[in-house]
Amino acid sequence: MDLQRINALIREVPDFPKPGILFKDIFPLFQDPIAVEMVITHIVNYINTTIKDKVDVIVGLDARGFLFGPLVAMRIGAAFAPVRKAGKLPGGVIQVSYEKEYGIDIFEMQEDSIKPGQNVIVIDDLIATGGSAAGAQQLIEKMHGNVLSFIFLIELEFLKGKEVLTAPVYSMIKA
Ligand SMILES: O=P(O)(O)OC[C@H]1O[C@H](OP(=O)(O)OP(=O)(O)O)[C@H](O)[C@@H]1O
Ligand SMILES: Nc1ncnc2[nH]cnc12
Repeated sequence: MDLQRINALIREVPDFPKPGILFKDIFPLFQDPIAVEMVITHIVNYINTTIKDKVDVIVGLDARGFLFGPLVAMRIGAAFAPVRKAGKLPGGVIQVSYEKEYGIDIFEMQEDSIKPGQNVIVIDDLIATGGSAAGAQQLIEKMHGNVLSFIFLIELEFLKGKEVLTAPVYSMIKA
């Protein structure tokens, strides 16, 4: 995979959304459909070669996880289930509050979106502190789902987000 091509399409924005945060903007990547295809194919290959269990559900995190999760789910023949910020999902929901690099928030999932015993992979654009991914893991485990792995396009290694997660973490780009 041409990592340089993908890296060049990630824009760094200092002091966004708060002073002191170096924001990684992934939207320039979506100006290049071939680069998007490369990212999805890379993630699918990772899953097919590394994850031995059958994957039932891909979970994507609101909002940038929705850019990758459904494309991967479709390619591997799994379901997709969203983790959303509070107040966006109809029907019965379960929720968790969590802290991320630049704030606190509440995540929700529809209470029947994961069936007990289902194998789940969580996909998002970026892991910073790991707070968001850990919140998602809590929701999945509340529904008795089994988190097989976390997959990210970018990992901000200096924030050690991996350490708050209890399933294997794979990231394509370490920054
Ligand atoms: O590892 P953490 O410190 O928890 O940070 C990572 C999370 O922060 C960003 O989402 P954000 O909440 O900004 O939402 P967005 O995708 O809607 O922009 C990013 O997409 C991850 O979900
Ligand atoms: N530095 C960062 N850039 C983009 N998204 C983020 N989410 C948390 N920290 C982030």
